[in-house]
Amino acid sequence: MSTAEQGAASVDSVEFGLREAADHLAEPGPTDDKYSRGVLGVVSGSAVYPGAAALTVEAALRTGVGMLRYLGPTRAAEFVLHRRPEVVTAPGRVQAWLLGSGMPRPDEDGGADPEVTEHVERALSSGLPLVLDAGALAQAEGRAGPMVLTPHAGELARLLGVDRASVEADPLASARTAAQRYGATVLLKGYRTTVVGPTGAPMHVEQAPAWLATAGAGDALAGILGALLATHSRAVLDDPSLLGPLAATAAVLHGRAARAASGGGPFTVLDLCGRLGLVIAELLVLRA
Ligand SMILES: NC(=O)C1=CN([C@@H]2O[C@H](COP(=O)(O)OP(=O)(O)OC[C@H]3O[C@@H](n4cnc5c(N)ncnc54)[C@H](O)[C@@H]3O)[C@@H](O)[C@H]2O)[C@@H](O)CC1
Ligand SMILES: Nc1ncnc2c1ncn2[C@@H]1O[C@H](COP(=O)(O)OP(=O)(O)O)[C@@H](O)[C@H]1O
Repeated sequence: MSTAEQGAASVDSVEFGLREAADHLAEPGPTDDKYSRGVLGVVSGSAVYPGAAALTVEAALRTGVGMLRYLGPTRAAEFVLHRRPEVVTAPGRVQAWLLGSGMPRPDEDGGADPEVTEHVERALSSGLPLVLDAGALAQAEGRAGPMVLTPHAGELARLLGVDRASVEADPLASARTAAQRYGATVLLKGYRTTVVGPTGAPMHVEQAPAWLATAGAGDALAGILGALLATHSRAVLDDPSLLGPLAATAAVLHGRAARAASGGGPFTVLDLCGRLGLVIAELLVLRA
C-alpha cells in the first residue's frame, strides 16, 4: 500500500513530532541516583533469537535508564553481559517491564523455559507499566495494568484474528480495535507508526527512512519505549493516558536516530542505537 493510501485511511490521527517528543523525555537532576532515575526489567530473546535480547538492551541503555535488569534465558543473558557488563541479571526492584521481543509465543513449540516464564508471569501481574512485544503480545488478554502493545501489521492481524491485508487497509481502525479489546495503548509499526490508546486522540509518527525496514529494528524500538516507561513510571501509574505520548516519543527517537545513522544510505540497528544519545540531546535543547 502506498503512503498516500495509508494516510487516507488514517486521517483521524494527529502527527506527533519533535517538539511533542521533547516534552516527554526524562532528564536526570543533581539529586538523582540510579534507582530514582528508573530501573527497567527486560525479559527478551531466546535460544533461537539471542540477538533480540542484545538489541532491546542496547536501545534501552542508550535511551537512558538508571539500571537495567535482564532476566531472559541463560544463553541470551551471557550474550547481553558480554556486550553490556553494566546490565544486572539478578532479580530485584524495577519500575517498568519490557517483555517478549525475540521470545516464543506461549502456544509455540518449545515455549520459554520455566524460569523465564515465571519472570514473565510476575512482571505481568506486577501492576507496573509494561511493553508487550512479539512473543508477549498474546499475554495481553485479561491483564489490567498500564501497557503498550507494539505489533507490526502481521502480529496485529494474528491478535485480532484477521488477515494482514485488512490491518494494512486501515491501520488506525485496527489499532483502535485492539486498544479497546485489551484496554491497552497500541503502537502499530510500519512506515507510518500509529499510536492509539483506549481513550484519547490517535497519533502518528513519520520520522523514519524506509532503510529502517530491517530485522531487529522493532526490537530496538521496544527497548527505547521500555526505557521511557521506566523513567516515567510514577507519572504513568498516576495517569495511564501518558502511555500514548510516551509510545509516540519512542517512535520519534527511533525514526530520528535511524535518519541520523542512515545519512541517506543503509545502516545497522546498532548504528541506530549509537545515535540515540545525540538525538535525545538535540531534543532536550529544543525544549530549553
Ligand atoms: N536478531 C534477532 O534476534 C531478531 C529477532 N526477531 C524476532 O523474531 C521473532 C519473529 O519476528 P517476525 O516479525 O518475523 O514475526 P512473525 O514470524 O511472527 O511474523 C508474522 C507475520 O507478520 C508478517 N510480518 C513480518 N514483519 C512485518 C512487518 N514489518 N509488517 C507487516 N507484516 C510483517 C510476516 O510476513 C508474517 O506473516 C520475534 O520474536 C522478533 O522479536 C526479529 O526482530 C528479527 C531480528
Ligand atoms: N518502510 C518502512 N519505513 C520506515 N520504517 C519502517 C518501515 N518498515 C518498518 N519500519 C519500522 O521498522 C521497525 C520494524 O519492526 P519489526 O517489524 O518489529 O521488525 P523486527 O521484528 O525485525 O525487529 C518498526 O519500528 C517499523 O515502524
